[in-house]
Amino acid sequence: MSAIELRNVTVNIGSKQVLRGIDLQVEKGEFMTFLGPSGCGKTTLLRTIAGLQQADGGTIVLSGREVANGETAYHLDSSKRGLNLVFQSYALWPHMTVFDNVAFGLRIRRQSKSEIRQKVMAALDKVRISELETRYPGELSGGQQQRVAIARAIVTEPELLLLDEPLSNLDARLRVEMRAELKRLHRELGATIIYVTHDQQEALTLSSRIAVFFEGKIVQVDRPQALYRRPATLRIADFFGSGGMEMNHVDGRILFAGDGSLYLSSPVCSFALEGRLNALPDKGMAVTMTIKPEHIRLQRHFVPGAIACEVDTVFPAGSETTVTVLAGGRLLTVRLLGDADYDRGDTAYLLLREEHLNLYHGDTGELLDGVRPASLSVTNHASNPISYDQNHLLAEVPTR
Ligand SMILES: Nc1ncnc2c1ncn2[C@@H]1O[C@H](COP(=O)(O)OP(=O)(O)OP(=O)(O)O)[C@@H](O)[C@H]1O
Repeated sequence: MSAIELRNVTVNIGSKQVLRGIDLQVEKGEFMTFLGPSGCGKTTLLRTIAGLQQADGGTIVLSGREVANGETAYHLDSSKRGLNLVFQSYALWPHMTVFDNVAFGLRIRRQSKSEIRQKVMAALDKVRISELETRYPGELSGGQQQRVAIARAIVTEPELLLLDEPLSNLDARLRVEMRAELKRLHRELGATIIYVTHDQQEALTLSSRIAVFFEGKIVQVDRPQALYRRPATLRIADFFGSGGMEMNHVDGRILFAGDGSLYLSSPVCSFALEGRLNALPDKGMAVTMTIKPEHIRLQRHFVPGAIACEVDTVFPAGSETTVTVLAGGRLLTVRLLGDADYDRGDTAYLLLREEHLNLYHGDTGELLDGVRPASLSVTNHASNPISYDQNHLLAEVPTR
């Protein structure tokens, strides 16, 4: 039985349809992250699962029990759904101590004093702040307040924990520290967690699966590694980017030789493809090739398969260096580990890691799943960009 089953869930706020037919299944014990740009509906979906927002259409089933049905206007009260929510703002009671904040949910359930004490201290221990039990929220740092909010959510041992951007008010160092804590907590609790964020890095680090949202719809659900490697559309690829860095795009064409083999030709390079296309291009199908900055190697010396380029700008950042280069008239971004000894105007050579190259349909932006670069024996246009001419591309396709 799944922890959550959402079927065609829609939500309208005012005259706007904020969620437009959400289908999603979350298994027990998963760490599922809702990821997407601001305003795409992540928080609204979280609130709808929690029962703080009514679904206008579709059904929500939690652990086999229907809790909302838009068609019959059924809506089970939030307090009866067996879940807890942690908000971005923590929402601690300022006049209560840490102990009392965490104990609140247990007192409502009328548990005995000794049982409450034992459970609260266990929860504070799990988030590693048991020494702060007598303090008031105003006497705590942001990170400590965050831990209290989480302790309060886990103390009643809910099957489902909903976390809405819980780390967004913390500074960069604390965020990274808390990520590790959340990962540990998830392992220890075994609860199902739904986590809302617009931070790609956070989503990749924490999740067992990620649901990507755009404009009230889920556009891809996948494991972090699969999402990072093979985004389903160019738009998702761009959204994921690469730690705030631009994704490299190169426009090109897929060419079809008489014997059925396919070739990609672009201003930067050309190479053979393996696999099949649903419809074979006659003159040449427009495609966009993407490769992340960390999947390009840069070196001083030519080796077969390398693409000549000219160094444009070097951005040293201590542990890594970003270099932009011009290849075939296109500006590409390369990320190198450590420091790098390049200067503007230097000639250098690029090696593309072919397993990280993705091809997207030029018009629809959809991933061309059926074709991959064959072993990348690159024809180097960049060393002589003038030789690249769409009209002559077909002549370049080898004949057998
Ligand atoms: N109470 C409200 N009144 C009017 N519009 C609302 C309300 N709540 C949400 N919306 C609209 O619904 C859409 C989705 O909002 P939601 O908060 O779910 O997005 P989000 O993806 O969580 O964004 P963020 O990352 O900025 O929190 C937005 O366009 C927002 O303006």
